[in-house]
Amino acid sequence: MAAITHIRNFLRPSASLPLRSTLGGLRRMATSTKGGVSVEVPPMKQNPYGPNPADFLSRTSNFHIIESTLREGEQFANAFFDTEKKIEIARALSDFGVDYIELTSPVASEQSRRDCEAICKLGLKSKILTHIRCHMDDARVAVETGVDGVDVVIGTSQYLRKYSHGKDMAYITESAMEVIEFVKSKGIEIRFSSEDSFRSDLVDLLSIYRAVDKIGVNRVGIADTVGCATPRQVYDLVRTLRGVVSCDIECHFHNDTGMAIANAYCALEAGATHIDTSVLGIGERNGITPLGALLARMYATDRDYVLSKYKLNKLRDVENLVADAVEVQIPFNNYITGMCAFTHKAGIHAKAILANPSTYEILKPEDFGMSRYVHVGSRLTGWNAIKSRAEQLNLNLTDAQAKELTAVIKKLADVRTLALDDVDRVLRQYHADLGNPNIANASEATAAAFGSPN
Ligand SMILES: CC(=O)SCCNC(=O)CCNC(=O)[C@H](O)C(C)(C)COP(=O)(O)OP(=O)(O)OC[C@H]1O[C@@H](n2cnc3c(N)ncnc32)[C@H](O)[C@@H]1OP(=O)(O)O
Ligand SMILES: O=C(O)CCC(=O)C(=O)O
Ligand SMILES: [Zn+2]
Repeated sequence: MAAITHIRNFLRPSASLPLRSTLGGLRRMATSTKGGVSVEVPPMKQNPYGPNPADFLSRTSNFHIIESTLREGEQFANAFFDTEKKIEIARALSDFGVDYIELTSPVASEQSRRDCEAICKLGLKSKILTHIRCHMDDARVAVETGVDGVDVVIGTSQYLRKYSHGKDMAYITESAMEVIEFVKSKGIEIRFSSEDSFRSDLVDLLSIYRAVDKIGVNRVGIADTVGCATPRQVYDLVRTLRGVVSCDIECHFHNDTGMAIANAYCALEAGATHIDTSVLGIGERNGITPLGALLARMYATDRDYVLSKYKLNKLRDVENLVADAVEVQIPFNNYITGMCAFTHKAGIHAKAILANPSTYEILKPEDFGMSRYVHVGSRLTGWNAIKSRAEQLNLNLTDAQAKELTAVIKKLADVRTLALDDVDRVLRQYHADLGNPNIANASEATAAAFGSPN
């Protein structure tokens, strides 16, 4: 990982090279050379990974985010948010543009209830929800906090019916009806969710969803509480449910088996309307669908929709805020904001990226307030990247000279990866050696000056 520490110093082609815009590059008829003959390359079909127009139930271009950092995220092992921090996070999320902010149950503790009330009073753009058990005692407290809606949940799988609350489906249905009617009578939103939906009996699930839909719940929720579901199972369940209820459908995916993002996407394709996220994916165990990851995926599908709703250039600030609060580092390979998310290293990649960023980027870094980097100091660096860096330094090299210099850099980088400053010194030295009448072989002289092994 030593090389990683140098990445921030690497070349930024976007800073001074006239790079073609991503979409512009896609649309233009390009010319490429094949065996010395110039050939026309037809423009690519626009956004082949976008929504399928034939899929009329899909909500990939019209979805809502229920941001649960202040509920599910508080269940992350390292999380402790005091009132001030909760307010700061809630403001940041609302400013970012999330549709809903879900808060911990007000019955969890006295301070949780007071914090819930305080956040409700902020007058944020996002709607505020709190999350409770399917029980009148919890519901009575929740409706007094000033929330815009209540998310009710109860386990429906055999495991949770037996070992968590011990209630059968008849009892669950009856208490759900009571809680829903009560919350509705207060004029606020109500969602009913089955915990551990994917290990629940399908007939049980559809029966209870149909019953709560009939009495006018705003949303039903499907929860992959243990992270066992696969995208196909998600698609099938959501699509089936879409045919059974007329209300909105919310989905919540844990990431134990790495499926949380793909499952969220499949749920939207199948007609789900709301997805639960948390910043950096924090939650119970290894958490749920990360906010940034969901947005990366949805941006690739419908950039205009995502740009119209969310302030993507604030994502990094929101993530830093939460990372600091829970004392974790942003992972190096984090979606969008990870330190390598827009770094291109191998020569083949660097050449193409410099010609047109769409070749190896599906996300435009500038849409997220991020910068692109091209790594030029490794044994994998190619001459095109070196020539481009020389141009940035106003050093004129012929192609042959750039290739010769690249060989020197590769030799040096076989010993250790070079920082950008090192590469620049080598470039300048080589350029000076080329112009020195006393030096017969510039590449040998440069290599020697930098102690390169023969
Ligand atoms: C999958 C999820 O993430 S769901 C959300 C999880 N969130 C939380 O747990 C919020 C924080 N929790 C808490 O502060 C506490 O657990 C409380 C205040 C909710 C309850 O605390 P306690 O009364 O001490 O009970 P405890 O936590 O030991 O057990 C949970 C109780 O809720 C009951 N229960 C569990 N789930 C549900 C449900 N969905 N609906 C109704 N009752 C439920 C259990 O049967 C158990 O009841 P018991 O007191 O008869 O044993
Ligand atoms: O309320 C829900 O839908 C989800 C609850 C939860 O966190 C879970 O089941 O993992
Ligand atoms: Zn959860």
